[in-house]
Amino acid sequence: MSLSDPVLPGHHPAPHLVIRSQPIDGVSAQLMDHLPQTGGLAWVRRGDGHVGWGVAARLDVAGSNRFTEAQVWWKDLVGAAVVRDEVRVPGSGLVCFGSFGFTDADPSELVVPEVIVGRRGGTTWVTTISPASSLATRPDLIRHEPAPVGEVAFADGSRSGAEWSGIVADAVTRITGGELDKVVLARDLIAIASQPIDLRWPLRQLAAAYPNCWTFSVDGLIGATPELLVRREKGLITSRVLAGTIRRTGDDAHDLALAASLARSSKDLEEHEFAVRSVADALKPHCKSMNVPETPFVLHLPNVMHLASDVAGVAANGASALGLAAALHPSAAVCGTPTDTARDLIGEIEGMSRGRFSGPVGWMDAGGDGEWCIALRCGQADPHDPTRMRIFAGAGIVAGSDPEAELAETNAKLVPMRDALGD
Ligand SMILES: C=C(O[C@@H]1C=C(C(=O)O)C=C[C@H]1O)C(=O)O
Repeated sequence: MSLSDPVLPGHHPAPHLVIRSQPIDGVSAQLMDHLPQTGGLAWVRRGDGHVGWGVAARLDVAGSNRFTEAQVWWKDLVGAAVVRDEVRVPGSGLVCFGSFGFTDADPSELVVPEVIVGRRGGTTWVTTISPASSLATRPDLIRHEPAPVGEVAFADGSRSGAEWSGIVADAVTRITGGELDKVVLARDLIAIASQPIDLRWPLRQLAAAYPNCWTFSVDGLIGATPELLVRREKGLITSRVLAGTIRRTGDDAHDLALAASLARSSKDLEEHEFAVRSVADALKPHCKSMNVPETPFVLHLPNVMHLASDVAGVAANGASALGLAAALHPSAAVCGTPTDTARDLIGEIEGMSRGRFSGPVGWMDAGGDGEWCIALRCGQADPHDPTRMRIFAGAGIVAGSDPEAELAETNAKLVPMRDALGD
């Protein structure tokens, strides 16, 4: 775009950037240990992934066109960028981190950091990103030690537990009345710390305790999610669908029996089927061939077990990872069935704004590959009060749901963030 080009409404001009990725040796620290105290971005699973800091470019969007506007901005930015990638693995070269609001009204953003440190399969690298006018030098990697959170108290968020159970009971009535099949309802708690929360502390705890989840940090939203909305990597599209949950007890033999009962529970299998269908239907137009498992497996996490299905397909067109995430969001795992009715019911009875909780969170590269998870098991730092954080959890409600059991399920899903904050 030249200076004389008109800027269209909803069109966000992208800067000209120079990007360089180089392998580095002798770095043994965990990726997260390199994050500075504020402004850190992270995407880590089993020690691999990438972390970043600084802002080379940033897009803030909201509204029903937010995914399209984000894709156009990214395409412009990629088109104007000069990339020298000496590493050439997923995550090296030009990448951005992103997080999208659950509803059109919630804020969404993409961030291209100034520095990225990445690791994949034993290769560690550094990427520097700078405006074309000022070339970056490779930064020294410092190992930081985050401060423990200290004393934390948890207070009711938008609704008390009892009020929320009442909302679930209303939803069950609406479902049995035939209005819809499934709705996912969420609640929040407020964590109040005795001192400002160093987000690197809970992030480090989450990555250590939930290595099979994706631990993320994007602009004050941090968490460790088990649910992969979509990954696109070299023409292969994958999604991990979760729905149907049971709490773990800590007693392995008992948990195995619970896992078996979860795998046979008609209520949970029904809830799961809605979620798998919504993902398979949304991916179908973009896949040449697809594998949709007929029966789910049980995913064991330290706090809960989920019915899980890995859906896979071969890309049939150039739809980017973000384009696919846009087609999938909101899936029945976080919204319900039918989607529009469930979304309206959430707006009507849930009684809170979700913000970026349960929206897509992840990263993408210049070629359109990337990973977008669903922002679950997470918390949003209060931008006005660094001692506070809102933490979230939701549960899928179907005709057979018991409000007290659903409340207990949300409590189990709040455990990762509560523990990470030192509860
Ligand atoms: C909404 C959440 O989780 C979703 C709902 C699930 C369920 O109802 O069984 C399971 C996994 C997620 O898709 C959450 O963790 O907050």
